[in-house]
Amino acid sequence: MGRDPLIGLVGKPSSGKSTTLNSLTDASSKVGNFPFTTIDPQRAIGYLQIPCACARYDLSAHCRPNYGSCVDGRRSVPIELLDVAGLVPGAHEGRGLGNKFLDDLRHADALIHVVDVSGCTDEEGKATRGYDPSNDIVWLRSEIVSWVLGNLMEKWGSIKRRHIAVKATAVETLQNQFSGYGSTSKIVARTLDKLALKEPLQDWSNATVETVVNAFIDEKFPTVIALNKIDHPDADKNIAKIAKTQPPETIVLCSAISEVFLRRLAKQGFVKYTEGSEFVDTRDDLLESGEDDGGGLKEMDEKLKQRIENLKDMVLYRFGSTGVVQLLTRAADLLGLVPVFPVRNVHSFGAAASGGKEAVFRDCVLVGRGSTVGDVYRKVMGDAPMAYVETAGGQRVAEDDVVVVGKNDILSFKVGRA
Ligand SMILES: Nc1nc2c(ncn2[C@@H]2O[C@H](COP(=O)(O)OP(=O)(O)OP(=O)(O)O)[C@@H](O)[C@H]2O)c(=O)[nH]1
Repeated sequence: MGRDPLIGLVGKPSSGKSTTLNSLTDASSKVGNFPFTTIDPQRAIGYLQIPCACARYDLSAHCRPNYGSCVDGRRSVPIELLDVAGLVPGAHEGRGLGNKFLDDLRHADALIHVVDVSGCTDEEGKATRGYDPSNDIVWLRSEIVSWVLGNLMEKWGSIKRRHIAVKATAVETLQNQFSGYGSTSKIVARTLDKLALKEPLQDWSNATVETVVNAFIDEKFPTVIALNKIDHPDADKNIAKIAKTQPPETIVLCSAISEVFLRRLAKQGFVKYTEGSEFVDTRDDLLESGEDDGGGLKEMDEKLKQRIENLKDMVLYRFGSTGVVQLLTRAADLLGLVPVFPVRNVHSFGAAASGGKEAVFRDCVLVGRGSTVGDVYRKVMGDAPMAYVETAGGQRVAEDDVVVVGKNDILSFKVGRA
């Protein structure tokens, strides 16, 4: 993943995709700065919350990100989101926005599948009651499988013949076929390593090809399942059912509408709300805890007070938060994203080469799992020749050293001849 990571939001109509996107992007307390220049209408900027390197060195008071923000060592790093609209069953046969949906999908590195867990919308998004939302997880997956498998099987005979004729490796032959889905040789290699198949590609049965396609989709489109509308009374039984069939690390419970509501009230001056947290303070709360002016918050009418109380009971106290901030955290975990902090000076961590108490850790880039120092260098410095790279404290690191959180993740790049 040489370029910046891109998270795609998918979901059937009325599952709450737009609300989720709004809740992730309408960041009131965030600095609006982000590094991406070409924003098309389908793209939006969310903020991934990570522990910032400044906290390790007790430098939070001096942390001044160029992009996003950092509050007490919790850094919000801008990350691009893609609205992949038009998903309905039969998309791979061109239903709904079918082909466009699939075409957009290939740009995404990970997906957030927004599922209406209240069961109040059927598979096409029409209002109903008692629909089983676990179906949506099954058919979304099968749409993607049918799309990739269909394209592959159509040409399988000639793919095999070419494979033998040019004496290609399985990775080369599959990458040729999968590059159109935004794949890389690394992704294909990981897929095949995990499967550890014994037979050569030309002897694969149809069932083996299908296994390969499924494993490829797991690698190419790691998916967070956003069980949205947890505030709805019918949600509980559906959550319990889905939790039995899906790996726990892929599930996030959320109420996008609650997050949108809280952020709006915070902007209007009715509440103090730390985005993504369980903490909401009203004027009355603050008066009670001894703040004379109620934190400068506005008085709410009874109806609004009641809504806040309900939201606390139904969502915040039961689930710990509205869940939306965790959606991005979980997607970043599935991708194994590592935040790396390029600095000029590996002792002061400032942007300037001189020491002193200037602003620290101005930059942060997100790189994929297994990225090396050299990968990060090329991402940040482009083609400029590398002299050497240092990490925190001044030790040199090798170009092929891997970057991980806490190790080789603060880097200073020196351009020129070694
Ligand atoms: N109860 C509840 N309702 C929600 C939540 N999120 C969204 N909704 C409601 O669900 C309906 C659909 O939400 P949208 O965000 O427009 O859904 P969408 O998936 O973008 O729909 P399309 O634009 O048709 O694709 C709206 O009435 C929202 O208010 C939630 O967390 N809880």
